[in-house]
Amino acid sequence: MAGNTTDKEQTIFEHAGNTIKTEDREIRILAKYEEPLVVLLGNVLSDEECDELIEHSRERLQRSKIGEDHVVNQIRTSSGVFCEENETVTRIEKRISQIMNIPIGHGDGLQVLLYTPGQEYLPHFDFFAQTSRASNNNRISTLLLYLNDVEEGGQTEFPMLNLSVFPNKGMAVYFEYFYDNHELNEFTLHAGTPVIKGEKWVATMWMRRQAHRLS
Ligand SMILES: O=C(O)CCC(=O)C(=O)O
Ligand SMILES: [Fe+2]
Repeated sequence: MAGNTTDKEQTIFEHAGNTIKTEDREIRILAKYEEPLVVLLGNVLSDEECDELIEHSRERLQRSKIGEDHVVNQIRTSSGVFCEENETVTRIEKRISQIMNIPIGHGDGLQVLLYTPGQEYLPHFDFFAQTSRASNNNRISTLLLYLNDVEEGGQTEFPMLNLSVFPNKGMAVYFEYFYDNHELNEFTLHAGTPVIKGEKWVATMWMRRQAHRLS
């Protein structure tokens, strides 16, 4: 119940125990922050899947360099592309949908981001402000997948929770923000801190309250 801090709110993610058995892979639950729910997941992607997503996106990022994504963005200085469907992307999306417990048609699509040294994503929410049109079918949860090990820097930080997640190839962090108690949603404020050395590659899936695209 909103405002009552003794009752725990219902969550979207409802996996118990230490594993999630998806159709094609066993995901490990490594750590949990309970409210708001932030879950650290291991063995989400194989090394080959990470490499394939990077290669698939590297070419397309290069091609889009002079495109719209090149506009200067002060909140996010990394560059990003949405994955085009192929066998690997479809398989990964199916797994993600089972982890997030939401049909894949509610997703925005898998977005891959590349950060080079100095690039970062300043603190933000993944949900849209009530005043924006997009909030009519707002986002409710995020799965952030780490596609490589970063030499230095590039942690995902949740400043309101004093929590830092270090990128590890094949691991992911899940969080949700569909609580009646809006304060809990606001605790999901997060940032990608500047990469100091090496590249940082991530893939993000944001889920919406209602179906968003054909699946
Ligand atoms: O790169 C990160 O650690 C954060 C990415 C992020 O917040 C997002 O894609 O919404
Ligand atoms: Fe985010």
